[in-house]
Amino acid sequence: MASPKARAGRAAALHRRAEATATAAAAILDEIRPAPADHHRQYELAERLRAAAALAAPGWAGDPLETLTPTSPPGDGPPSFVRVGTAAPLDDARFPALVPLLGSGHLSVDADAGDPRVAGLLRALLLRLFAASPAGALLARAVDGGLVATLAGYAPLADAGLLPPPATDLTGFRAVLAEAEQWVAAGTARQRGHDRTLLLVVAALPDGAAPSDLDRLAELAAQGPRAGLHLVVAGWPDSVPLPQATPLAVRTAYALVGDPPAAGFSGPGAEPPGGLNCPVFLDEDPPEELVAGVCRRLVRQIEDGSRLALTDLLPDGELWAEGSVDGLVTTVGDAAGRPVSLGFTELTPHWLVSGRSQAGRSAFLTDALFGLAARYGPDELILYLADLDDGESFVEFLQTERDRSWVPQVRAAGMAADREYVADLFGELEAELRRREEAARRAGGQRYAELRQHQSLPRIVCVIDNFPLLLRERDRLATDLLARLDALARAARSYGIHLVLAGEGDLGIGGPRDPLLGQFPVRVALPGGSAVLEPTNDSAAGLPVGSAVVNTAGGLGGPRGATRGHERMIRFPDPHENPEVLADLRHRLWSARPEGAAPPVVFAGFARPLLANDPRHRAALAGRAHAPAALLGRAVDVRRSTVAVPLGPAAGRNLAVLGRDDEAERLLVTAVRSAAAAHPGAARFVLAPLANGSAEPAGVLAAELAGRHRVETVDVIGLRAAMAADEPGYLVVFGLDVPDATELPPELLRALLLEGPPAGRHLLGWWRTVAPLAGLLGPEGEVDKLTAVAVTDVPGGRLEQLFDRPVLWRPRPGRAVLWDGPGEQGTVLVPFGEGVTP
Ligand SMILES: Nc1ncnc2c1ncn2[C@@H]1O[C@H](COP(=O)(O)OP(=O)(O)OP(=O)(O)O)[C@@H](O)[C@H]1O
Repeated sequence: MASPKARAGRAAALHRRAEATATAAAAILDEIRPAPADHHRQYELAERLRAAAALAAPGWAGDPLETLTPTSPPGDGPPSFVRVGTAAPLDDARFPALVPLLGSGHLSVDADAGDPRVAGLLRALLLRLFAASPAGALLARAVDGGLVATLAGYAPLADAGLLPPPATDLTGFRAVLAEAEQWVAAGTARQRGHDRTLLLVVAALPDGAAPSDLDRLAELAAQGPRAGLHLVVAGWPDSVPLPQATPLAVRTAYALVGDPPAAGFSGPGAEPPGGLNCPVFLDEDPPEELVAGVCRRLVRQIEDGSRLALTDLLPDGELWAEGSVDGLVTTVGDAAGRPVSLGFTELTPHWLVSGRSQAGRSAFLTDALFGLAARYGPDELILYLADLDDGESFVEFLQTERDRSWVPQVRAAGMAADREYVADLFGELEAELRRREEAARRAGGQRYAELRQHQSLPRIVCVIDNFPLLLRERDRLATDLLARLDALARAARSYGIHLVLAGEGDLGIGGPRDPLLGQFPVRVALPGGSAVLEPTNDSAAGLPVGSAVVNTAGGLGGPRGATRGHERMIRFPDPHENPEVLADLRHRLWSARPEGAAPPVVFAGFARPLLANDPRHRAALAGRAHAPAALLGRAVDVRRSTVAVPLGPAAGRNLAVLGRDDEAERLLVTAVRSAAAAHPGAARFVLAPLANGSAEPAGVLAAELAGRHRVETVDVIGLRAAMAADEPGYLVVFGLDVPDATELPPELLRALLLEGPPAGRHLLGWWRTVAPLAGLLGPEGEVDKLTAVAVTDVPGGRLEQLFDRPVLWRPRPGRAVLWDGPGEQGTVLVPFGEGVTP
């Protein structure tokens, strides 16, 4: 989609080039005077004319057709001269007979396509002109009132819009005339004319064509060339010359080419009839395969050329030239050659985007987000991106191993995100909303636009793809999330916070009357995405990939066929078609980032964090630990917080890991490892590997800690002794549920949990079943008074005896949950994976 300015510029350049070629060729032709009597000169002349023709009409325009194939390249623009046949002043002195046509005049033929030679000539001419012009630079209209379909071989060009089916009757003929007249009017009015050339081919006039119709043709011939209209009229009566046309007269065995409009063949002042005074053998019918091959190439090139590119959606000028006070707007696609904009304002605050899998949903979102990121700098726009489906998403916005650049507006991204990630994301947005509401209140009830005059408050766009996965389980978490979404969507619109929910079907947010839907006036229906439109609105039915219906009235339809101001059918580019363009744009955005900008915080649900890479652990290893703590993993949250259990000198600062799986055992090991790193100076570690199979991990741990700490490995008797002693340190127990351990006096354990920490003694223990841990609770319950609890594969239902309240926890691989503190909801985390500690 080149801009009109660029197209006009290109047209002007082509026009200048055509003019230059015509002048050069005319000069050569001028030099040449036929001298029929002298054979020797005839040969020489033919030779020179052959050379001139090769210059004036190279390739498709003038070479013999048998030397051309569908892959022979076109020229830079429509050719100025075209071959009509072979001139033969003598049997063996021949040269191509050229006529000036595109860019200068017309061709008239005195017989119509009922004469097979004329039909062949027209087919050859059309082939040459189309094949010599870059795809799309030449358009044609045809009139064929004869009995045979002269141009049937060119039918494939109809779909590409290059040559519609010829008009065969009077009505069609007149419609073509009207269209050509319009073309001339438009082309003449716009000083510089069209950037494309229109060729009108009349193979045979239809029955009933009146003199007034011929007058219209003559008028078109007179006015056309200035507007890029050229005519080839077969069956034009001899009597009146067609203005600005080279006449061609068909005789029995050959044809005669008359003088072209501006320059006579016979030179100035020559006697009539003038013209090329030798017979011309008209070009023969081109082979069908050649016509078919060229048509196929043109159609393919037109299709490729009409494909949009991401660059078509980007602003022409500088990056970040827009301000977002009044809203965000970007080009999301193209409707009938016009860019279509879509944005976020208070009236159109949130979007729903729906499409079946592989319908181009991520393509659409990527287009829109890059469009925004190119227009609005990080002071104007912040992006949060989340995708609940498995797999890598949004990678084009983020740092990768190989490419460390990122899109600076992106604050955080979550791929393969858990529902808890989205819950936390809502929390971030709610907190920001409260900050903005508070700022507005403090400023005496100012609105967002007013607040922006003295505060930096970028608009925030939060995208959640595969949103239905959030609601797949209709449990308390889902209900809670929906309620928060509703409140957020309502309030956030006035404070520059915008939501884009994307996914399949109706996205799971209720029927058409759900009030939540009312908060999302912008609906984008991709293929299979009709469910976000009103049930009676079928405008998205049968959409091909790469297109979408964009509706800004909550999916409302309208009368069929009527123009709908609130709805457009758009095409959008596949941003991944050209990965270099995407990478280049990311680099440009990244290079423009403000000093000190931090890369997006990325949560990848499928990845395991490593203790060795954890910032808090690294700080501890570097001797900068804030306080002793056991680290368990990274929270499923937007900031990727390290999940830590502080082990300070207060009652209950212990850790109970609860679970049957290896994950639970690993959690204990990492907790101990990190606590050891965070402990100031040397500490005492008593390891009690009571559970089957725990001797080995305990042994590895002991060896690792021994470098800096005092480590003892004990059995249950040694453990009991250590519990009873007053010496500060960490008691690490693998399997507090084994029969031996359950015989330890519960009061002793309780006392340790309560009174140990203030005296520097902490228990880090692993239980595989709930009951022995629950057995330590006093009559009032309150497990949080005794210990923090990290759980892996024990479902919420079984934890109620421990927490004495309903607990929401559905175990899943690679996740654990920590309760630390009274009334805690539980923090879901990704436990640290196996990794080498530096
Ligand atoms: N504008 C477009 N024109 C043509 N093809 C496109 C266009 N956009 C995307 N595609 C192609 O469609 C396929 C699906 O695109 P995309 O990954 O964006 O879909 P999706 O709906 O996000 O799929 P899923 O949700 O299953 O991951 C890709 O192969 C992509 O190349």
